[in-house]
Amino acid sequence: MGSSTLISDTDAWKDLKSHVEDIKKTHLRDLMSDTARCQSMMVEFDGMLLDYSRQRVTVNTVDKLYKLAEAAYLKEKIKRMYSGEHINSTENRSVLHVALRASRDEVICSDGKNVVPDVWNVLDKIRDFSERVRSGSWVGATGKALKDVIAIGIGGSFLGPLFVHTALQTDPEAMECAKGRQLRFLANVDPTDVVRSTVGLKPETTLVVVVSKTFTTAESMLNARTMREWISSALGTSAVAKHMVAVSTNLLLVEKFGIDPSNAFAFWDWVGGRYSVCSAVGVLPLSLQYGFPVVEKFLKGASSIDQHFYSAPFEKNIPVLLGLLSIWNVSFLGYPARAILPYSQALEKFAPHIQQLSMESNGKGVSIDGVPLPYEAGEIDFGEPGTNGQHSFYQLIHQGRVIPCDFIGSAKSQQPIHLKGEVVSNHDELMSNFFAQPDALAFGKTPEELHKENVPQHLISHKTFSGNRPSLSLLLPALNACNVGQLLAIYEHRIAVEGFIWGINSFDQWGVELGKSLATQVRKQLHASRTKGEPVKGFNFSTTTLLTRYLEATQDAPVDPPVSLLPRI
Ligand SMILES: O=P(O)(O)OC[C@H]1O[C@H](O)[C@H](O)[C@@H](O)[C@@H]1O
Repeated sequence: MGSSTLISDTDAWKDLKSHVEDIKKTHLRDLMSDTARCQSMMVEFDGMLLDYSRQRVTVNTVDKLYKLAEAAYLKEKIKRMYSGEHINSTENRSVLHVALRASRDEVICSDGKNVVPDVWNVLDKIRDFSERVRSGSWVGATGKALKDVIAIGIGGSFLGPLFVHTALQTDPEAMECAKGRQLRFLANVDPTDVVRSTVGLKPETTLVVVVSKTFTTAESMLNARTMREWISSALGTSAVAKHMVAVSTNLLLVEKFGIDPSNAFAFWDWVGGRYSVCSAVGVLPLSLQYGFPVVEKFLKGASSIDQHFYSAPFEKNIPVLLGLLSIWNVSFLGYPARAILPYSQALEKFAPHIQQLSMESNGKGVSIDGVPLPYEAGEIDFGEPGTNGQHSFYQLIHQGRVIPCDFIGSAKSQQPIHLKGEVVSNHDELMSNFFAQPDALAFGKTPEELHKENVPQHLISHKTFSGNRPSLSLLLPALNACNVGQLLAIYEHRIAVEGFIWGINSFDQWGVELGKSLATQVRKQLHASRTKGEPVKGFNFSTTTLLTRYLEATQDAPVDPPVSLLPRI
């Protein structure tokens, strides 16, 4: 495909467009009765099973999707990513998060340099530092061990680590390693988040990790200054060296902030923020909480998917298949959303992480060459753990709008419970829903079936389920650190596949800039109005009215307080 050719101009895309009419004539009830078709839609890797037979596709559709992948040069684009080409062209950067979990002997180059030794230098430094903190050989300013960690960061410097932390929290091995320790996250610049993350903790036993790729993000920097104040007001300014460390690509700004450069953990511009959980961004806080050996298992899990994604043929390649099916649902069937429904409370924070990963990566309006897209790219992602979601928004999914669903389950529970006298174990109860919901969506319930059940006539239409609602099921063997790493990498690569097919740059995020620069103007205005009484000016009528009301309502707020005001907790 020439550099400015859009995928929608290719024959493969047009062929799929006309194929939609064939699929509209089918119902999943019928598609599901074709066992050979269903059999061909089961894919296994390392004990996990992907079943995409409940997608609105025939074997023919899938073949056409492979042709689309060819027309988009998918294989070549994957290779270009792994070989360190600057595929993030608007920022002139490589995209090498796969190098973050490569084994020591692998060679992955960016700009002609093997980056794997640099990755392992940082990992070794994290292993050493986290062991010293965990064993109590690194102590705080008063000589006490640091048993609690607050990780400051937002967006990619927060959501991935939070997802993995939540997933490991109830894993027996990780839980054992975390005994007596706490890991909390401070993301929002809302001062109430400071209270939430510090309540019950003491500065003398707390280590603060400031995580920011750029070290300029306004929210994280104010939170970092706030936590520096929290520590120094309790323990003196010299305590900062013992109680604050940083993760960043901008080590100069880390030093300027007052953090000892030897306590800074680097990563590199070839790691996108939302793809950074396997760098020190995630590995440092998680190693402090669970110990490096547990986190290493997570990295190995992610790495196993990196190899699978790179080398498995498309018919057996889980991230490729998932990406192609997403394209089919969004661009051809016209379903813009995706529900992420893990039947596991440990995966509670998976959907919020995927929201950033997917929507910041693929929510683009122009091609990688800057050409406006004649089709919509990106997916609207949301989700909650099942069964909680079933008692919340599933009504809409069953009888309202069509939303393709990802059902994610684990064969083994992290924490099995089986009560004497109960028909099934608690995990079997949970998983009964995991198996039932996809069928309810696909098959639905017909008026005829309802008549047979003697449902009164006036309720027939209310109780009818149209069915034909697509979903896919991913059954993991268990949910340990390795499986969590695998799940993360599957979605990272799936999202890249979607971006490669849509022909966009999934690795930049210019759309977040405008709001930030407007906030700078507002910040200046608030300061000028509060300190010099300047009237609100230079904004539109609506913003002027809102700002004026805000200033009036907070007239009693102290201006430039003589000492820092911190919440009393
Ligand atoms: O890690 P930082 O440089 O502090 O950036 C934190 C986040 O803020 C930015 O606005 C981007 O939208 C995110 O992609 C990024 O992860």
